[in-house]
Amino acid sequence: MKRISLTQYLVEEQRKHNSIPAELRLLIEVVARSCKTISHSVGKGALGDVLGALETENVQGEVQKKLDVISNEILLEANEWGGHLAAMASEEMETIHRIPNRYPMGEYLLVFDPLDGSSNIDVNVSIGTIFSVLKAPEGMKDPSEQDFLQPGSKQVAAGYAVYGPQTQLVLTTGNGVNCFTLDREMGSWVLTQRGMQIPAATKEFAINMSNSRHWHAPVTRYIDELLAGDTGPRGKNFNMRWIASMVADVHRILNRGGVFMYPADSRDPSQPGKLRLMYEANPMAFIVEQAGGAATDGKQRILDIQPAKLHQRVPVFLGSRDEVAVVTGYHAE
Ligand SMILES: O=P(O)(O)OC[C@H]1O[C@](O)(COP(=O)(O)O)[C@@H](O)[C@@H]1O
Ligand SMILES: [Mg+2]
Ligand SMILES: [Mg+2]
Repeated sequence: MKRISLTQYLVEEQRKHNSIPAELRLLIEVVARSCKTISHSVGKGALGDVLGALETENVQGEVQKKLDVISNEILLEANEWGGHLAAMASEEMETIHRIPNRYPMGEYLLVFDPLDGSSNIDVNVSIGTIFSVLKAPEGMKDPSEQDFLQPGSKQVAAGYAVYGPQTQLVLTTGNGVNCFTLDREMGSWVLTQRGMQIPAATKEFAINMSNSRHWHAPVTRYIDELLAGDTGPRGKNFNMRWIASMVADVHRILNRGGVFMYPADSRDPSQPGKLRLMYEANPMAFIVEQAGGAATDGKQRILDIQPAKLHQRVPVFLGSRDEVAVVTGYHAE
């Protein structure tokens, strides 16, 4: 197999489609380099003193793990110096982080969930980093939160790294989805899957079943029908997986299909679901659609949602097209 590195791939894409300006290519490379650094920290575990929780809470009221903070710092530091950025926003920071002393100002905005799947850090289960790149609005002077509030359809790139048995980077710039595997000896990202495609049909679903008593009627109906298997209205048996790291669940779905759900429920009406629109739902929806899948909030396409605030949460149904259509259809009835 001819080895194609991430840099070679991006240069090739830039030539072919003219869709990746040099500045965006460099920005993606800096993010990829940060993910490599995070992967080293994750890999050290207890030996690197990176496990466990801190005393602090993030803006979402969640207790921060050491690795949440370390990963956030790695991304901030690398991108302050490396990328063509105007500002960054992170799940772990209350407000945006402007790039200091940059003239002329960078033309992109970077959004990330530095460490996804925090509850799995200490048990050596796959975790990841999710990122999304937006263009800074035309004529922007001093970046503000408002500048980030663009629908997901405006993303110019999105990706995630999964820190599992292998470290992989999955990337889209709007021309399909490709996967790069980190060659740990060489320290480089090597293209290992081109044009990832999610099959339209599936027999596998992912949801946290322990929340079932709080679900709304359309979700209860949908899951009951899947559980009824070949004796129920769906006429086939479904299998279930729940890793509790969105990155790892989505990665499985990109590789073999499936439907992933984190619905809103009746617990706290002020919080529609757990996952965040800007840091998790939008980048994953972009990737999933680019791989031929679908992503909705139960009612509309996630990428069409106009964000109202930076840390907005959103219900998520994504993956194999046919199943996303069924569960979305139940919400409309
Ligand atoms: O513990 P639960 O309720 O099953 O939630 C798991 C979900 O929460 C998340 O861990 C939230 O992301 P963070 O770890 O970045 O907060 C997702 O990765 C995952 O899908
Ligand atoms: Mg997350
Ligand atoms: Mg996180």
